[in-house]
Amino acid sequence: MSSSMVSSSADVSLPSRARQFYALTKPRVVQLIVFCAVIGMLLAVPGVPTAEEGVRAVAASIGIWLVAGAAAAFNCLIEQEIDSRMKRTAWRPTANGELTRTQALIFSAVLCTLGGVVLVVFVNALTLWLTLGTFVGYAIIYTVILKPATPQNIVIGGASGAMPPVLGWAAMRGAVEPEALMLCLIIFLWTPPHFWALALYRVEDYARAGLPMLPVTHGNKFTRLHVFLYTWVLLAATLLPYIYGMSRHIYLVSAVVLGLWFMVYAFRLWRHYSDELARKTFRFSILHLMLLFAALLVDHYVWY
Ligand code: HEM
Ligand SMILES: CC(C)=CCC/C(C)=C/CC/C(C)=C/COP(=O)(O)OP(=O)(O)O
Repeated sequence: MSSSMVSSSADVSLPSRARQFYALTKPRVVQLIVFCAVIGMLLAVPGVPTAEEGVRAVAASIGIWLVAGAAAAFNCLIEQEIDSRMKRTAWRPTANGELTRTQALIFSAVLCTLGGVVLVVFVNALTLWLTLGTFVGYAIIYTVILKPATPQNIVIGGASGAMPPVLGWAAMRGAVEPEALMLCLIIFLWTPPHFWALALYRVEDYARAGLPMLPVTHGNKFTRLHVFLYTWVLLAATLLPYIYGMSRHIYLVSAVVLGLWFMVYAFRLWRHYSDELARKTFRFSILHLMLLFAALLVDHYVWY
Protein backbone atom coordinates (compact mmCIF):
# COMPACT_ATOMS: atom_id res chain seq x y z
CA MET A 1 0.00 0.00 0.00
CA SER A 2 1.52 3.32 -1.01
CA SER A 3 0.12 5.12 2.07
CA SER A 4 2.20 2.87 4.37
CA MET A 5 5.33 4.22 2.69
CA VAL A 6 4.60 7.69 4.02
CA SER A 7 7.29 8.36 6.61
CA SER A 8 6.56 11.79 8.01
CA SER A 9 4.00 14.54 7.72
CA ALA A 10 6.58 16.78 6.01
CA ASP A 11 6.83 14.69 2.84
CA VAL A 12 3.11 14.26 2.32
CA SER A 13 1.79 16.28 -0.61
CA LEU A 14 -1.29 18.41 -0.10
CA PRO A 15 -3.61 16.31 -2.27
CA SER A 16 -2.67 13.14 -0.42
CA ARG A 17 -3.01 14.96 2.93
CA ALA A 18 -6.44 16.18 1.83
CA ARG A 19 -7.35 12.61 0.87
CA GLN A 20 -6.38 11.42 4.34
CA PHE A 21 -8.62 13.98 6.02
CA TYR A 22 -11.42 13.23 3.56
CA ALA A 23 -11.19 9.52 4.41
CA LEU A 24 -11.88 10.34 8.06
CA THR A 25 -15.34 11.60 7.08
CA LYS A 26 -16.42 8.07 5.96
CA PRO A 27 -17.52 9.59 2.64
CA ARG A 28 -19.76 6.86 1.28
CA VAL A 29 -21.77 6.40 4.47
CA VAL A 30 -22.18 10.16 4.78
CA GLN A 31 -23.28 10.40 1.13
CA LEU A 32 -26.20 8.06 1.84
CA ILE A 33 -26.98 9.97 5.04
CA VAL A 34 -27.16 13.24 3.11
CA PHE A 35 -29.20 11.54 0.37
CA CYS A 36 -31.80 10.48 2.99
CA ALA A 37 -31.80 13.99 4.46
CA VAL A 38 -32.35 15.51 1.00
CA ILE A 39 -35.29 13.18 0.38
CA GLY A 40 -36.70 14.32 3.74
CA MET A 41 -36.37 17.94 2.56
CA LEU A 42 -38.03 17.34 -0.80
CA LEU A 43 -40.90 15.36 0.71
CA ALA A 44 -41.50 18.14 3.23
CA VAL A 45 -42.55 20.66 0.56
CA PRO A 46 -45.50 20.17 -1.77
CA GLY A 47 -44.43 20.04 -5.44
CA VAL A 48 -41.21 21.58 -6.72
CA PRO A 49 -39.37 23.71 -4.10
CA THR A 50 -39.40 27.48 -4.61
CA ALA A 51 -36.07 29.27 -5.15
CA GLU A 52 -35.94 30.21 -1.45
CA GLU A 53 -36.65 26.62 -0.42
CA GLY A 54 -34.04 25.39 -2.91
CA VAL A 55 -31.35 27.62 -1.37
CA ARG A 56 -32.31 26.43 2.13
CA ALA A 57 -32.19 22.80 1.00
CA VAL A 58 -28.70 23.23 -0.47
CA ALA A 59 -27.48 24.97 2.71
CA ALA A 60 -29.05 22.28 4.91
CA SER A 61 -27.39 19.54 2.84
CA ILE A 62 -23.99 21.21 3.18
CA GLY A 63 -24.46 21.76 6.92
CA ILE A 64 -25.62 18.19 7.59
CA TRP A 65 -22.78 16.85 5.40
CA LEU A 66 -20.18 18.82 7.38
CA VAL A 67 -21.52 17.83 10.81
CA ALA A 68 -21.94 14.16 9.79
CA GLY A 69 -18.36 14.17 8.44
CA ALA A 70 -17.23 15.71 11.73
CA ALA A 71 -19.00 12.94 13.65
CA ALA A 72 -17.30 10.29 11.52
CA ALA A 73 -13.89 11.92 12.03
CA PHE A 74 -14.51 12.07 15.77
CA ASN A 75 -15.34 8.35 15.69
CA CYS A 76 -12.01 7.68 13.93
CA LEU A 77 -10.10 9.57 16.59
CA ILE A 78 -11.81 7.76 19.49
CA GLU A 79 -11.35 4.38 17.76
CA GLN A 80 -7.75 4.84 16.62
CA GLU A 81 -6.64 1.84 18.67
CA ILE A 82 -9.62 -0.38 17.80
CA ASP A 83 -9.38 0.51 14.09
CA SER A 84 -5.70 -0.45 14.04
CA ARG A 85 -6.63 -3.95 15.27
CA MET A 86 -9.27 -4.60 12.61
CA LYS A 87 -8.35 -5.59 9.04
CA ARG A 88 -11.26 -3.61 7.59
CA THR A 89 -10.25 -0.36 9.27
CA ALA A 90 -6.46 -0.64 9.79
CA TRP A 91 -5.90 1.51 6.69
CA ARG A 92 -7.63 4.56 8.20
CA PRO A 93 -5.22 7.50 8.48
CA THR A 94 -5.74 7.74 12.26
CA ALA A 95 -5.23 3.97 12.69
CA ASN A 96 -2.05 3.74 10.60
CA GLY A 97 -0.47 6.86 12.06
CA GLU A 98 -0.70 9.10 9.01
CA LEU A 99 -2.81 11.53 11.02
CA THR A 100 -2.56 12.19 14.74
CA ARG A 101 -5.52 12.28 17.10
CA THR A 102 -4.98 16.01 17.58
CA GLN A 103 -5.20 16.57 13.83
CA ALA A 104 -8.39 14.52 13.70
CA LEU A 105 -9.84 16.43 16.65
CA ILE A 106 -9.10 19.82 15.09
CA PHE A 107 -10.49 18.64 11.74
CA SER A 108 -13.67 17.37 13.39
CA ALA A 109 -14.10 20.60 15.38
CA VAL A 110 -13.60 22.73 12.26
CA LEU A 111 -16.11 20.72 10.22
CA CYS A 112 -18.64 20.73 13.04
CA THR A 113 -18.31 24.47 13.60
CA LEU A 114 -18.59 25.25 9.87
CA GLY A 115 -21.62 22.96 9.55
CA GLY A 116 -23.24 24.50 12.62
CA VAL A 117 -22.72 28.03 11.29
CA VAL A 118 -24.21 27.11 7.90
CA LEU A 119 -27.24 25.55 9.61
CA VAL A 120 -27.94 28.42 11.99
CA VAL A 121 -27.35 31.19 9.43
CA PHE A 122 -29.03 29.71 6.36
CA VAL A 123 -31.47 27.11 7.74
CA ASN A 124 -32.94 27.32 11.26
CA ALA A 125 -32.07 26.80 14.92
CA LEU A 126 -34.15 23.62 15.20
CA THR A 127 -32.12 21.91 12.47
CA LEU A 128 -28.90 23.07 14.11
CA TRP A 129 -29.83 21.59 17.50
CA LEU A 130 -31.15 18.35 16.05
CA THR A 131 -28.00 17.93 13.95
CA LEU A 132 -25.72 18.66 16.91
CA GLY A 133 -27.78 16.21 18.97
CA THR A 134 -27.21 13.61 16.25
CA PHE A 135 -23.48 14.35 16.39
CA VAL A 136 -23.49 13.69 20.14
CA GLY A 137 -25.66 10.58 19.63
CA TYR A 138 -23.19 9.00 17.21
CA ALA A 139 -19.82 10.39 18.30
CA ILE A 140 -20.33 10.14 22.08
CA ILE A 141 -23.33 7.99 23.03
CA TYR A 142 -22.75 5.30 20.38
CA THR A 143 -18.98 5.43 19.90
CA VAL A 144 -17.79 6.09 23.44
CA ILE A 145 -20.52 4.57 25.62
CA LEU A 146 -22.58 1.93 23.82
CA LYS A 147 -20.19 0.35 21.32
CA PRO A 148 -17.79 -1.12 23.90
CA ALA A 149 -20.63 -1.92 26.34
CA THR A 150 -23.44 -3.95 24.79
CA PRO A 151 -24.34 -6.03 21.71
CA GLN A 152 -27.42 -3.78 21.42
CA ASN A 153 -24.99 -0.90 20.69
CA ILE A 154 -26.00 -0.54 17.06
CA VAL A 155 -29.72 -0.93 17.79
CA ILE A 156 -29.75 2.00 20.24
CA GLY A 157 -26.97 3.90 18.45
CA GLY A 158 -28.88 3.39 15.19
CA ALA A 159 -31.25 6.13 16.35
CA SER A 160 -28.64 8.75 15.46
CA GLY A 161 -27.99 7.22 12.03
CA ALA A 162 -31.76 7.29 11.50
CA MET A 163 -32.07 11.04 12.05
CA PRO A 164 -31.28 12.39 8.53
CA PRO A 165 -34.91 12.52 7.26
CA VAL A 166 -35.90 14.32 10.48
CA LEU A 167 -33.10 16.83 9.94
CA GLY A 168 -34.17 17.35 6.33
CA TRP A 169 -37.81 17.76 7.31
CA ALA A 170 -36.95 20.22 10.10
CA ALA A 171 -34.87 22.25 7.65
CA MET A 172 -37.87 22.84 5.39
CA ARG A 173 -40.74 23.00 7.88
CA GLY A 174 -39.10 24.20 11.06
CA ALA A 175 -40.81 21.30 12.87
CA VAL A 176 -40.60 17.58 13.50
CA GLU A 177 -43.75 15.95 12.15
CA PRO A 178 -45.09 12.36 11.98
CA GLU A 179 -44.02 11.84 8.35
CA ALA A 180 -40.38 12.49 9.29
CA LEU A 181 -40.61 10.21 12.31
CA MET A 182 -41.90 7.39 10.10
CA LEU A 183 -38.85 7.70 7.83
CA CYS A 184 -36.65 7.80 10.92
CA LEU A 185 -38.25 4.58 12.18
CA ILE A 186 -37.57 2.91 8.82
CA ILE A 187 -33.82 3.68 8.97
CA PHE A 188 -33.77 2.73 12.65
CA LEU A 189 -35.15 -0.75 11.87
CA TRP A 190 -32.99 -1.07 8.75
CA THR A 191 -29.76 -0.56 10.73
CA PRO A 192 -29.61 -3.93 12.58
CA PRO A 193 -29.88 -6.13 9.45
CA HIS A 194 -27.52 -3.71 7.65
CA PHE A 195 -24.86 -3.88 10.33
CA TRP A 196 -25.23 -7.46 11.53
CA ALA A 197 -24.92 -8.81 7.97
CA LEU A 198 -21.49 -7.15 7.89
CA ALA A 199 -20.60 -8.18 11.45
CA LEU A 200 -21.26 -11.83 10.54
CA TYR A 201 -18.44 -11.97 8.02
CA ARG A 202 -16.23 -9.55 10.01
CA VAL A 203 -16.68 -11.39 13.31
CA GLU A 204 -12.97 -12.12 13.71
CA ASP A 205 -12.15 -8.43 13.36
CA TYR A 206 -14.63 -7.51 16.09
CA ALA A 207 -13.48 -10.32 18.39
CA ARG A 208 -9.84 -9.22 17.93
CA ALA A 209 -10.81 -5.62 18.72
CA GLY A 210 -12.67 -6.76 21.85
CA LEU A 211 -16.00 -5.27 20.75
CA PRO A 212 -19.20 -7.00 21.95
CA MET A 213 -20.96 -7.16 18.59
CA LEU A 214 -23.87 -9.63 18.40
CA PRO A 215 -22.07 -12.40 16.42
CA VAL A 216 -19.19 -12.22 18.92
CA THR A 217 -21.35 -12.40 22.05
CA HIS A 218 -24.29 -14.54 20.83
CA GLY A 219 -22.86 -16.39 17.85
CA ASN A 220 -23.47 -16.67 14.15
CA LYS A 221 -26.81 -18.54 14.19
CA PHE A 222 -28.47 -16.22 16.72
CA THR A 223 -27.39 -13.18 14.70
CA ARG A 224 -28.69 -14.66 11.45
CA LEU A 225 -32.09 -15.21 13.05
CA HIS A 226 -32.13 -11.60 14.22
CA VAL A 227 -31.21 -10.31 10.77
CA PHE A 228 -34.12 -12.30 9.35
CA LEU A 229 -36.61 -11.16 12.03
CA TYR A 230 -35.62 -7.51 11.60
CA THR A 231 -36.34 -7.70 7.87
CA TRP A 232 -39.95 -8.60 8.77
CA VAL A 233 -40.35 -5.67 11.14
CA LEU A 234 -38.62 -3.42 8.62
CA LEU A 235 -41.02 -4.44 5.85
CA ALA A 236 -43.96 -3.66 8.15
CA ALA A 237 -42.50 -0.24 9.01
CA THR A 238 -41.92 0.62 5.35
CA LEU A 239 -45.69 0.32 4.81
CA LEU A 240 -46.37 3.21 7.21
CA PRO A 241 -45.90 6.07 4.70
CA TYR A 242 -48.57 4.41 2.52
CA ILE A 243 -50.93 3.67 5.43
CA TYR A 244 -50.57 7.25 6.70
CA GLY A 245 -51.40 8.62 3.24
CA MET A 246 -48.05 10.27 2.71
CA SER A 247 -47.11 8.05 -0.24
CA ARG A 248 -49.13 6.13 -2.79
CA HIS A 249 -48.94 3.14 -5.07
CA ILE A 250 -45.50 3.59 -6.65
CA TYR A 251 -43.97 3.69 -3.19
CA LEU A 252 -46.10 0.84 -1.89
CA VAL A 253 -45.08 -1.52 -4.71
CA SER A 254 -41.42 -0.52 -4.36
CA ALA A 255 -41.46 -0.99 -0.57
CA VAL A 256 -43.04 -4.43 -0.82
CA VAL A 257 -40.69 -5.62 -3.59
CA LEU A 258 -37.58 -4.27 -1.84
CA GLY A 259 -38.72 -5.59 1.54
CA LEU A 260 -39.39 -9.08 0.20
CA TRP A 261 -36.08 -9.04 -1.65
CA PHE A 262 -34.26 -8.17 1.58
CA MET A 263 -36.20 -10.92 3.38
CA VAL A 264 -35.17 -13.48 0.76
CA TYR A 265 -31.51 -12.57 1.30
CA ALA A 266 -32.00 -12.76 5.08
CA PHE A 267 -33.89 -16.05 4.89
CA ARG A 268 -31.21 -17.67 2.75
CA LEU A 269 -28.56 -16.34 5.11
CA TRP A 270 -30.43 -17.75 8.11
CA ARG A 271 -30.82 -21.20 6.56
CA HIS A 272 -27.47 -21.63 4.77
CA TYR A 273 -24.75 -19.31 5.99
CA SER A 274 -21.74 -18.30 3.94
CA ASP A 275 -19.50 -15.24 4.27
CA GLU A 276 -20.17 -14.54 0.61
CA LEU A 277 -23.94 -14.44 1.16
CA ALA A 278 -23.50 -12.23 4.25
CA ARG A 279 -21.42 -9.83 2.15
CA LYS A 280 -24.11 -9.79 -0.55
CA THR A 281 -26.82 -9.20 2.08
CA PHE A 282 -24.84 -6.26 3.49
CA ARG A 283 -24.39 -4.78 0.03
CA PHE A 284 -28.05 -5.27 -0.73
CA SER A 285 -29.03 -3.45 2.48
CA ILE A 286 -27.43 -0.29 1.09
CA LEU A 287 -29.20 -0.67 -2.26
CA HIS A 288 -32.46 -1.33 -0.39
CA LEU A 289 -32.34 1.94 1.54
CA MET A 290 -31.23 3.94 -1.46
CA LEU A 291 -33.99 2.62 -3.72
CA LEU A 292 -36.64 2.86 -1.00
CA PHE A 293 -35.92 6.56 -0.46
CA ALA A 294 -35.69 7.15 -4.22
CA ALA A 295 -39.14 5.52 -4.54
CA LEU A 296 -40.55 7.90 -1.91
CA LEU A 297 -39.37 10.81 -4.03
CA VAL A 298 -40.60 9.48 -7.37
CA ASP A 299 -43.97 8.73 -5.79
CA HIS A 300 -44.09 12.25 -4.29
CA TYR A 301 -43.53 13.96 -7.64
CA VAL A 302 -45.82 11.68 -9.62
CA TRP A 303 -48.76 12.50 -7.35
CA TYR A 304 -48.21 16.24 -7.07
C1 HEM B 1 -25.29 2.78 14.05
C2 HEM B 1 -25.64 2.61 12.79
C3 HEM B 1 -24.76 2.00 11.74
C4 HEM B 1 -23.75 1.11 11.87
C5 HEM B 1 -23.22 0.48 13.14
C6 HEM B 1 -23.20 0.90 10.53
C7 HEM B 1 -22.11 0.11 10.25
C8 HEM B 1 -21.44 0.11 9.06
C9 HEM B 1 -20.12 -0.42 8.85
C10 HEM B 1 -19.26 -1.06 9.92
C11 HEM B 1 -19.79 -0.19 7.57
C12 HEM B 1 -18.44 -0.46 6.92
C13 HEM B 1 -18.41 -1.44 5.86
C14 HEM B 1 -17.01 -1.62 5.30
O1 HEM B 1 -16.05 -0.96 5.76
O2 HEM B 1 -16.89 -2.43 4.37
C15 HEM B 1 -20.92 0.44 6.94
C16 HEM B 1 -20.96 0.77 5.62
C17 HEM B 1 -21.94 1.54 5.07
N1 HEM B 1 -23.02 2.09 5.74
FE1 HEM B 1 -23.55 1.73 7.64
N2 HEM B 1 -23.89 1.64 9.64
C18 HEM B 1 -24.85 2.33 10.33
C19 HEM B 1 -25.74 3.22 9.84
C20 HEM B 1 -25.76 3.61 8.53
C21 HEM B 1 -26.65 4.60 8.02
C22 HEM B 1 -27.68 5.37 8.84
C23 HEM B 1 -26.39 4.71 6.69
C24 HEM B 1 -27.02 5.59 5.67
C25 HEM B 1 -28.19 6.15 5.78
C26 HEM B 1 -25.33 3.79 6.37
C27 HEM B 1 -24.79 3.61 5.13
C28 HEM B 1 -23.71 2.85 4.85
C29 HEM B 1 -23.06 2.79 3.55
C30 HEM B 1 -23.48 3.52 2.28
C31 HEM B 1 -21.96 1.95 3.69
C32 HEM B 1 -20.96 1.54 2.59
C33 HEM B 1 -19.68 2.29 2.72
C34 HEM B 1 -18.66 1.90 1.68
O3 HEM B 1 -19.01 1.21 0.73
O4 HEM B 1 -17.53 2.34 1.85
N3 HEM B 1 -24.99 3.12 7.51
N4 HEM B 1 -21.91 0.62 7.86
C1 LIG C 1 -24.86 14.75 12.23
C2 LIG C 1 -25.12 13.45 11.60
C3 LIG C 1 -26.16 13.37 10.56
C4 LIG C 1 -24.40 12.40 12.01
C5 LIG C 1 -24.50 11.11 11.43
C6 LIG C 1 -23.79 10.14 12.26
C7 LIG C 1 -23.22 9.09 11.40
C8 LIG C 1 -21.97 9.43 10.65
C9 LIG C 1 -23.86 7.90 11.35
C10 LIG C 1 -23.43 6.78 10.49
C11 LIG C 1 -23.27 5.55 11.23
C12 LIG C 1 -21.97 4.89 10.92
C13 LIG C 1 -20.91 5.50 10.09
C14 LIG C 1 -21.77 3.77 11.45
C15 LIG C 1 -20.53 3.02 11.28
O1 LIG C 1 -20.42 2.28 12.42
P1 LIG C 1 -19.06 2.28 13.21
O2 LIG C 1 -18.71 3.68 13.53
O3 LIG C 1 -19.20 1.34 14.33
O4 LIG C 1 -18.15 1.69 12.05
P2 LIG C 1 -16.60 1.47 11.92
O5 LIG C 1 -16.32 0.15 12.53
O6 LIG C 1 -16.39 1.48 10.45
O7 LIG C 1 -15.91 2.61 12.63
